[in-house]
Amino acid sequence: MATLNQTMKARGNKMNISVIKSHGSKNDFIIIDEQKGLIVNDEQRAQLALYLCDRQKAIGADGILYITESGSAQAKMRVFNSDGSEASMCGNGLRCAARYIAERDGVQKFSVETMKAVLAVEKVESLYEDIPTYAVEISPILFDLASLPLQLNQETLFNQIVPEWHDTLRFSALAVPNPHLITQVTEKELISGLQQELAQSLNAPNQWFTDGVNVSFVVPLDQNQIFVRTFERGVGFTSACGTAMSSSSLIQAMLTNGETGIPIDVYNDGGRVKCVIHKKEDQFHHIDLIGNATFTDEYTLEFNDNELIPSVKHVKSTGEEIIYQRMAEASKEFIWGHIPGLRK
Ligand SMILES: N[C@@H](CCC[C@H](N)C(=O)O)C(=O)O
Repeated sequence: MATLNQTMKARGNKMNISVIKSHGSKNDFIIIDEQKGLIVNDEQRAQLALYLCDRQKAIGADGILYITESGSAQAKMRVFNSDGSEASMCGNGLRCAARYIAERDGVQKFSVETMKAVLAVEKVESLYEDIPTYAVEISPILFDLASLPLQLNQETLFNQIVPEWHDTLRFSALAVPNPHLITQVTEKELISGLQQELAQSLNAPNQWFTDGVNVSFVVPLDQNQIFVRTFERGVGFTSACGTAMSSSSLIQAMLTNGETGIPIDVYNDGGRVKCVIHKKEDQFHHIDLIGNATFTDEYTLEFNDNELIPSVKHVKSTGEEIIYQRMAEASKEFIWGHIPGLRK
């Protein structure tokens, strides 16, 4: 397969690629459609993520979604975090990729190939006013600790104190299939520095998580309503993490013996989504993650003279953010009514 250099030579050393800046619950991503002629290898994908996600130097984002051809689905989505690491899945990103593919190919209900699963996606009724809204499948759901991986002398971890991590918090771990560690906290614990301290230690070299982990603090709000804040592997704190919100809604349902098949409102620092847990033959099978897929800006990447790092030109803002902000403000007011300590 040709690499960037070979492609550049073929195009006389200049190549412009248009890209979209998008977000799901303000978890923001740059969408790069490789089928527009950008041919890069994995090292170059990681380098581009490091550069283009830098909020000081370039566009700025939590990650890049690379859209490529698929032999088993409408298209394939690969997600690279802002630190250049590749993740197996990205829930908020899959909604943005789904919208991009839907509008590119004129489809509304289809599947997208990801690193470890082909997942169903669908354009659905808007969550608020006419915000573009998509439902995406989050699966597989894996509780065996080897799937994360997490080294503990036990098969699974559910609602359990691990003294080496904290003396009172109870933790649950699962992979969907990226790794998540979830604990229910009080408002006081949420606004303390505890989450950053724990998440940074578990994403530095340690004896438990050899490939890092996304760490979520959950505050129950009401029946079928939770607030989730996540420190993401490979990124840090984000406004929201789709796979984390999905995983947290599942753990909350398990803790409360909640019924499956009904929407759970998951609030976050960037707004809100809905999660619906599905069982099959009495086993947790998948979670539907339903939320916005907002496109905020268009950019052009101008590659010159075989250089990997492009110059970046802002083409236009789409104007969609104004509507999303109305939903985000309404969500904030609701959250502050339950967790006043979050009101800045
Ligand atoms: N924010 C994404 C998750 C992106 C990958 C994650 N940081 C990881 O490394 O597992 C989401 O919405 O799920």
